[in-house]
Amino acid sequence: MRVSLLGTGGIGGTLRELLAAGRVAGCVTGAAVGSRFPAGAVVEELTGSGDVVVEAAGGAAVRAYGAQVLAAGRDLVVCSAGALADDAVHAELDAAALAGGARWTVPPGAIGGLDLLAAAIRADGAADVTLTTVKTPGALGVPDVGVVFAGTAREAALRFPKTANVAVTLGLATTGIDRVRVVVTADPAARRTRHEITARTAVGEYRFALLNDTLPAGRTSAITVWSVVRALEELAARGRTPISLKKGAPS
Ligand SMILES: NC(=O)C1=CN([C@@H]2O[C@H](COP(=O)(O)OP(=O)(O)OC[C@H]3O[C@@H](n4cnc5c(N)ncnc54)[C@H](O)[C@@H]3O)[C@@H](O)[C@H]2O)C=CC1
Ligand SMILES: O=C([O-])CC(=O)C(=O)O
Repeated sequence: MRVSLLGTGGIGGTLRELLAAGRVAGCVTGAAVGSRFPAGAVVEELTGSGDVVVEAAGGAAVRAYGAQVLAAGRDLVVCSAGALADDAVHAELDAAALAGGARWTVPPGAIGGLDLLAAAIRADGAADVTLTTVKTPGALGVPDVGVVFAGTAREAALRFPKTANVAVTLGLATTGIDRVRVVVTADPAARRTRHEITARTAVGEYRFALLNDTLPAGRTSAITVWSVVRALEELAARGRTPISLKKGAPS
């Protein structure tokens, strides 16, 4: 499967290296489009040599190119999940995917536990789900220290478009972006990005604490790259699990 990259910064640039080194099973390098590429030629470049496009360029790029990529019949992996806080964008991607016979997906990115939570909320759609994020003030782009935001996942995406993608991802995977609560704290001493997910559901209480190293620029959790790698390997395997199970493990 040929993988084209929209955005060649922290995530896209690292993916480009991994693809070139053959570290993404079933995938090879397609096109790579950075911010200086002529806007009118972006979609053709991405789709001309890619079976799947990884968007790692920001919400504006999702809005500008996401639907066109899908309508051209290419699968799309969306890193900038915050763009989906706009319901119109979400609906546009769905419609384009249908028209183009393509698939789009949001990888878990910098968080995890979504499989379990998505299962649990089927027992009780009214579950309480909260995400607490701790980053440095620099990573958040705020001058303050302490709690700098409390609200819904949709509101978090508006307030922190570059750092609240996980809030929207959690909302989409569980009770919705208007029901998942988000608290963001700025801590100058934070050496890692901390995301803590708590959920009270009809079938149990869950707590996931994620302590992520960041990419060198200091904002994006490094695990996000590997989450995209896993999403690509699953797309490449077309439904066959790319995870090799130990002999005797349930399949
Ligand atoms: N889903 C998740 O868990 C996470 C998502 N993200 C999001 O993923 C995206 C990428 O993150 P990073 O690589 O860390 O950001 P980055 O800022 O390091 O790289 C983004 C790159 O995209 C380029 N770009 C911007 N607009 C473009 C356009 N129209 N066409 C082509 N290139 C364009 C920029 O010049 C930059 O090189 C961001 O939106 C970020 O907020 C980041 C962390 C976690
Ligand atoms: O990288 C992270 O830890 C999360 C992040 O920035 C985002 O959700 O946008």
